[in-house]
Amino acid sequence: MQLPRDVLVGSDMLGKVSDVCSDLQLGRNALIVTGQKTRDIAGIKVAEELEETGINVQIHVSGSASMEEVENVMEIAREMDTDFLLGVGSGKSIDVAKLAATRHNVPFLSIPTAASHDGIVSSRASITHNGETTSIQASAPMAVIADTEVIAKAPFRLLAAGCGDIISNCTAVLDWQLAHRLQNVAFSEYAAALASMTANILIESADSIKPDLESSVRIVVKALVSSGVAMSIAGSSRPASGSEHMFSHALNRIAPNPALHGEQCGIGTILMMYLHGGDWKEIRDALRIIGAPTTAHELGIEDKYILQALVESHKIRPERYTILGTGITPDAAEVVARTTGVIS
Ligand SMILES: NC(=O)C1=CN([C@@H]2O[C@H](COP(=O)(O)OP(=O)(O)OC[C@H]3O[C@@H](n4cnc5c(N)ncnc54)[C@H](OP(=O)(O)O)[C@@H]3O)[C@@H](O)[C@H]2O)C=CC1
Ligand SMILES: O=C(CO)COP(=O)(O)O
Ligand SMILES: [Zn+2]
Repeated sequence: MQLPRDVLVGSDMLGKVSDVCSDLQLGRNALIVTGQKTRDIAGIKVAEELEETGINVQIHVSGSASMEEVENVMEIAREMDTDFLLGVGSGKSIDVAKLAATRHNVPFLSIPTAASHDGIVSSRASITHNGETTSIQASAPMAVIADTEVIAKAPFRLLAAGCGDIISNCTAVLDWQLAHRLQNVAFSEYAAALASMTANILIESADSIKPDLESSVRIVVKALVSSGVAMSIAGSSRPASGSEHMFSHALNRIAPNPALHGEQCGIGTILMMYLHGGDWKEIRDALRIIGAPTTAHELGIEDKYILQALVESHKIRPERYTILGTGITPDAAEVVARTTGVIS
């Protein structure tokens, strides 16, 4: 099991980055991977903090989470003989830094500027190659530094998406239990219990998730860390990724303008909970209270793409058995999407 050694969550945590690097004895050459917006929000501040303690820093602004970008970053890391990498920003910057550090065999620090999904903590990187996005095994971050002040200023949509990613543990665990019963797949009671408990605590705290509040950010970041730990215990993303994630991955392939990962997973959870015969209204209501999308219209995706994604979701990861089994018919897809109000 790989777990982060240090997890810092709180106000003004960007100011602690040098202390963390010195405690972990990470070395003198650092490469920061950041995004176009997040460079100014946190990337430069992190660079200045490190430079003050004599660390040599290079900043790379990354546009996409592609294999080409990972190779670019590895090339820079080789040229500057970097001792460690830092992913400062959103999911894409963190994934590029995570995989480049793993392949270059150096430690990696995750410094999210938004709490939009559990990839900020996990040992997996979602990378696009030849038009396909795959989730690749990577090293877990050596440390996670989540500055709640910075994250609270991010667009609220990103925090609400993070809640959707956490709530999706509900159907991921049901799918995992089903696969265990029907196909005897390896199952971890500890990982499943942690993932379910994390989602349930968040559902119960739905009315505490509000814009511009550091206390809300703290709840969401802790839940994302907890989901990440569940995946580490399981040795796979099973406790946090089931049929609802397959639906989101299918939408990414099908929809011309996909929404955020956590937003799509949240809606996927409503749909898949209906198929499981569970309390899908509880999921929908929690997402509504939080302010996350619960309909195709709110997601900004046309109904026809929702239906196509539902019918094609089972093809995404055929080896991962879920409630979708060998697939649902277009008629059945229409019933589930209409009954749950996802399409109207
Ligand atoms: N590794 C894993 O296990 C997982 C990985 N993923 C992957 O992560 C990616 C999605 O990540 P997600 O974070 O949802 O979206 P993006 O990485 O697409 O980021 C969304 C946008 O938010 C901006 N942003 C981030 N923080 C702030 C802030 N504080 N203020 C203003 N803008 C901000 C980003 O700016 P900027 O342009 O600077 O980046 C970016 O434009 C996908 O590639 C997905 O496949 C998803 C789930 C799990
Ligand atoms: O997003 C994830 C968990 O929330 C990771 O899942 P995947 O393995 O489907 O990429
Ligand atoms: Zn996810």
